[in-house]
Amino acid sequence: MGTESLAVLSFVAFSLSELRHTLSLSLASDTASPIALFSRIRSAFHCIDFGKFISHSAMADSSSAAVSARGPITHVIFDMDGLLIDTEKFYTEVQEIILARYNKTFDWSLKAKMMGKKAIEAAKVFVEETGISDSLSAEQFLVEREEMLQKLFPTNELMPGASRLVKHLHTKGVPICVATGSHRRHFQLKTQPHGEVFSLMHHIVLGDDPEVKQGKPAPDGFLAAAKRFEGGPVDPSKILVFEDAPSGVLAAKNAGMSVVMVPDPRLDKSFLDAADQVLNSLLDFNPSDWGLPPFEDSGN
Ligand SMILES: O=P(O)(O)OC[C@H](O)CO
Ligand SMILES: [Mg+2]
Repeated sequence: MGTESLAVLSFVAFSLSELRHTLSLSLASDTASPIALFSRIRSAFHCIDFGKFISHSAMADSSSAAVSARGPITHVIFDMDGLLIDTEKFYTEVQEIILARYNKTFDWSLKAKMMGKKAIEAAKVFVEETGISDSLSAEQFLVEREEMLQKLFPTNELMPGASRLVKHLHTKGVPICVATGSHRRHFQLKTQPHGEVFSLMHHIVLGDDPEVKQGKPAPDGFLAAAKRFEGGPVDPSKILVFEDAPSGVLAAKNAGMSVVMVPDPRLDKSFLDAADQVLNSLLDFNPSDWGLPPFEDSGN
């Protein structure tokens, strides 16, 4: 039997046992009404991490063999917007407001093309794809959205599992940093409430860094980040990137790095194929999959 078939079989066996375990826990907890029962069965199915299948397929020779082929991982780079903090929703909100003025609607196929990019690159996509470039230039669009964004950014929250993962890697001595498309002024507004988490980063590479000539999907930001680690440049094959955006996943692959994608569920599934592993949440990350020190807590 080929390694692909074994991977499929192990995924099915794993998923069934995970489903049975979750259901038995749910059903044992109290007497359930039919509606509650249905909802528990639905959540039990939801607990199956289909990302693990992608991961298992990509790592069909078993994760330890794959880890040794890949590195193992010694350094980690985090994307910021939509991965560590929930700021992507603010861009969506503001862009919906602006497009409504032109009687147009903002959708996730356009969102997918914009997210992760430098502001001016995303702005050009916005005005061109929506057909409003004759009325609103990319530069004017950036000015129009700025006041709204400045009010919203400082109210952002950390994504589930972000603080736990960053603190864990830092405690275990794994060098970590951020590489974001955000420029300095926005970075400062966004990170105001999260000084503790961001202070653990060895360094931060911003979208307006002179070394970042082109934004994601170009590899510039991730390669600059690899250079600035202690003793850098670090071999890209030893670096694991966490990303939420299609452009960011491609940037990591273009830099020769491994990438775990934590996508918004509204993103088209075709964008997940380029990632090495896809997770529903940072809370689902298993450091051992990548040869990194395991968590010592249960994650709750
Ligand atoms: O996802 P990031 O951190 O690269 O940020 C990119 C933009 O600022 C928002 O899409
Ligand atoms: Mg992002």
